[in-house]
Amino acid sequence: MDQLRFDGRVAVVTGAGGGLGKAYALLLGSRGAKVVVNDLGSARDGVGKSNFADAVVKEIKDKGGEAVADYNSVVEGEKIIKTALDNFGRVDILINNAGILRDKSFQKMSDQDWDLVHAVHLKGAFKTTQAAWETFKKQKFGRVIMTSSNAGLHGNFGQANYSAAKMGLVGLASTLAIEGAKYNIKVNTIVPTAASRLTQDILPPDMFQAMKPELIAPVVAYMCHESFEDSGVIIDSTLGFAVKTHLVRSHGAPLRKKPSDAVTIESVKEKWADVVNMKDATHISKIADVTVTLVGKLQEFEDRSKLDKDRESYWTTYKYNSKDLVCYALGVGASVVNESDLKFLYESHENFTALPSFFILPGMVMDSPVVGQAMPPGKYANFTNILHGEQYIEFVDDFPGTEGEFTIRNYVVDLLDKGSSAVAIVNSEVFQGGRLVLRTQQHIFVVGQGGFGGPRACDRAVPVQPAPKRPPDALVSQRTAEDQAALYRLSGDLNPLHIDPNVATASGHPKPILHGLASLGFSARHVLAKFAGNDPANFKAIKARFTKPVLPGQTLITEMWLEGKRVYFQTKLKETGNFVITGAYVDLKNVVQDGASSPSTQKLASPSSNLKSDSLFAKIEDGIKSNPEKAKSVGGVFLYNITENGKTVKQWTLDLKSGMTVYQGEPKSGKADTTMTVGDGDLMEIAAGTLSPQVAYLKGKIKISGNIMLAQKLGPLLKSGAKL
Ligand SMILES: CCCCCCC[C@@H](O)CC(=O)SCCNC(=O)CCNC(=O)[C@H](O)C(C)(C)COP(=O)(O)OP(=O)(O)OC[C@H]1O[C@@H](n2cnc3c(N)ncnc32)[C@H](O)[C@@H]1OP(=O)(O)O
Repeated sequence: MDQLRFDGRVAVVTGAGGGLGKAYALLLGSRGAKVVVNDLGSARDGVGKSNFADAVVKEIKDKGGEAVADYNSVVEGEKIIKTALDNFGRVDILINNAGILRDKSFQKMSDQDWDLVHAVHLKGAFKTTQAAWETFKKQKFGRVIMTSSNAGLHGNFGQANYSAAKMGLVGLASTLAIEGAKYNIKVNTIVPTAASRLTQDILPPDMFQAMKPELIAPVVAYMCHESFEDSGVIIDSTLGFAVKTHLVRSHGAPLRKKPSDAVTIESVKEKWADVVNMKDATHISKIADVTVTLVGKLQEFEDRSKLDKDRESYWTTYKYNSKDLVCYALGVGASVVNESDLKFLYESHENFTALPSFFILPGMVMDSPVVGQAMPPGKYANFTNILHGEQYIEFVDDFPGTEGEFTIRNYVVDLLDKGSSAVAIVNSEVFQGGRLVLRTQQHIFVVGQGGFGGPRACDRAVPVQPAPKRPPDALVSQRTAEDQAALYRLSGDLNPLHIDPNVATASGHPKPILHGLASLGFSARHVLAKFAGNDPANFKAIKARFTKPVLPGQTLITEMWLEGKRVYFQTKLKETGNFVITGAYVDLKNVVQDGASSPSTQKLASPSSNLKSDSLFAKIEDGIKSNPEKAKSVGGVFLYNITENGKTVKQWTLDLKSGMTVYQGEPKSGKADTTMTVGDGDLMEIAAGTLSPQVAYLKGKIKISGNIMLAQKLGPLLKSGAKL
């Protein structure tokens, strides 16, 4: 294996004047790290001063390394980190190793014994780590080691102060592992047992000799290396061994038979053997698992029909990755035709990110029983009678990353009686690593299920906000694709209303309708482009009401008004003039206008927008020229007929081997391997990838004669070669 090196890294080791700290400093220094050797120089009870650190620095330098001594107390950790920044300009690794002992049996332990030990171990690690944290976050790299002890994990006579502080460090590491996760800051705990100033004359002499710090230093150094992936783990090491320790939980036991039963002291005693039975114990690696398993336990014996409908929660998890983001972006009309959309479509783009409205999805728990269960006797809700009425999302934490996992609590806030119909208001609280990151609220319109005598309004419903009564400040118009709903379904909403003509007809629609969230996704993108500098992190909240259904293929016109940091918007259909989204707004953290004069009309690229044949030809030609190898591998001569209103108006022939356009212009006859006849708009759709040539062919939109395989290869060629 190649030697693991630390070149270019700066490591701070506290308590590095001797023992373990010294071994860490020497090893890291010998592998290329620049080391800050911190040591107060006191004896193990924290008293006295000496210059051990200078000696360690000299040893590192004598071996050709770089190091500097630091004599600050860890309680003033910012000074130690300053030493690193002043001398080496950065800090990458922090080993919180400094420690003292003030052993006393518990009864004799003074406040000072307690406070001093806590100050050095726990507060020292807090101060020093916090001082380095901002740098770690900015550079998206940090390796932190906390030093715990078996006395902390298991207790040890005479060490109440020390073991409490040492277990505190485990908790500190667990939380920092969560907070540091998205910045590549790994925080781990070492539980070393070694010969050191702390253990001298405590361990038997033979054992003291054998427990060399040098046997543990490589373990810690590996945990500080950039290739080290774990975070939040506890590693116990001594005598050339390393073992992982973690907390486990028993399977546990219910203490009552059903929710209406009381828990009594006697029922606890009766179940105690099951409570402490560790046979099926499991490791809980994150706090979200604690909540989920607890709720799961609760649901095991819930008598669901008797639950208070207002408070019943349904817990789920939602995992997503870059593929989900790209699929969603395509579903809401992002297109490679717009250069500014590329960062939502290409996972290797340097600014790859999610569209803000994507994060509505974790709260859209399609199989959630909460709405169905909230219905009063004799009323029902299922896919045949629900419509998405309103939607709200609020970002309460940093904008989430491009992959992750959420734990979600869904519950019905209220069930409104609107006369003939009912409206269920469903809240979702979305947690990541135990932190609340998002809140969403949906209004589910349950057609024909009102009249049960419920309330008409609810003050916990996020209200819609009417648009200002003046001409809009900006407009964006974009046509949805015929396949928009089919594409949007891939993001998880498989409601047949959006794909099955029979279900649509049964629900009173002429054909399958577009998902409300797909239309909202279009309009939210328009606001993003116009007023948020295309930066999703600028979004704070979105609210919208769906007032009329949209049919795939219709054109959405988003009208926008900027007032302060709020963008009011409403969306209408070009074809009918009907408003489909009203009372909507986006609250922004920062307003970034696109500089267009007001009011402005921008036509975002639409897969189905009018065919701009000439410019498209030029782009395809460029693409083929810049990608000759690809073109050669496709090979052949390609003839395209462009047909408008049933008449061939242009013809284009390419020799894919040479990359040359053989002919482009007025129609004329010519023998080619393939002839594709496309309708108005379809070529753009194929180019944008929203309509595959195969589907277009099956739908009769493309007539192909000749080499069909060759025609099918055109799609990828356009996308890879042409800078569309
Ligand atoms: C847990 C499972 C989660 C599943 C989530 C959803 C899954 C998805 O697949 C579903 C979808 O995406 S469906 C597609 C998107 N939605 C739509 O197309 C609905 C469009 N809206 C409409 O058709 C009408 O507004 C309509 C029909 C909704 C209402 O029209 P009318 O009946 O004419 O109502 P109206 O007379 O105007 O008003 C009556 C009272 O209802 C309130 N209201 C109106 N529209 C509302 C809406 N969209 N949302 C919430 N409340 C609404 C009115 O304010 C009025 O109440 P009040 O008299 O108290 O003011």
